[in-house]
Amino acid sequence: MSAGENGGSGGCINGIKSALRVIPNFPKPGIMFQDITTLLLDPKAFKDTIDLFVERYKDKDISVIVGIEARGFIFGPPIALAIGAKFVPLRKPKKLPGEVISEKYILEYGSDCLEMHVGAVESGDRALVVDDLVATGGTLCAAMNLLGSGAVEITREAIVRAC
Ligand SMILES: O=P(O)(O)OC[C@H]1O[C@H](OP(=O)(O)OP(=O)(O)O)[C@H](O)[C@@H]1O
Ligand SMILES: Nc1ncnc2[nH]cnc12
Repeated sequence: MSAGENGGSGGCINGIKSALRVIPNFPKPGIMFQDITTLLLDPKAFKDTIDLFVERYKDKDISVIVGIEARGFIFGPPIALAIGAKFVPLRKPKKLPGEVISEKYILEYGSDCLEMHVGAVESGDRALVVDDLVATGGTLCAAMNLLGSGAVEITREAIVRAC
């Protein structure tokens, strides 16, 4: 689901959309790069984005926000703080110091791997996975596979859908 779906505050959606920038052919020919850095330069649009997801999830008994490196680390923590959930980072390989589980995945322009600390998400947690963007969905699938190895209820959100 992206920010523009399922209602939310209609007026804010247009402000959020117009604060995003699309750069054709970056980082490779044929890619329409959805740039969220322009949204971050607009405090109202940035806050509206966070508030929209906080409104949607504040009464849904979410116990953990799972953020995907790197841009999920921008949007996940403020949502976690506002709804009173813990924040768990999914990191690129060899960044986490403790015992990890790993999941490889294919991207629009390459392949990568995500890792999560063992025990950070526990059986019975209700998890919301947050990232800036869904393109092929490969990253989101990898995140859900990492979480799916335990008895965890999972929902997922991204700010932009690029496909
Ligand atoms: O739906 P997908 O095809 O999997 O693509 C979406 C992912 O790609 C981007 O991250 P990227 O891997 O470029 O890393 P970054 O956030 O560290 O720049 C984006 O932030 C998503 O995580
Ligand atoms: N089209 C896109 N725009 C921004 N980030 C991306 N990551 C993968 N595909 C992307």
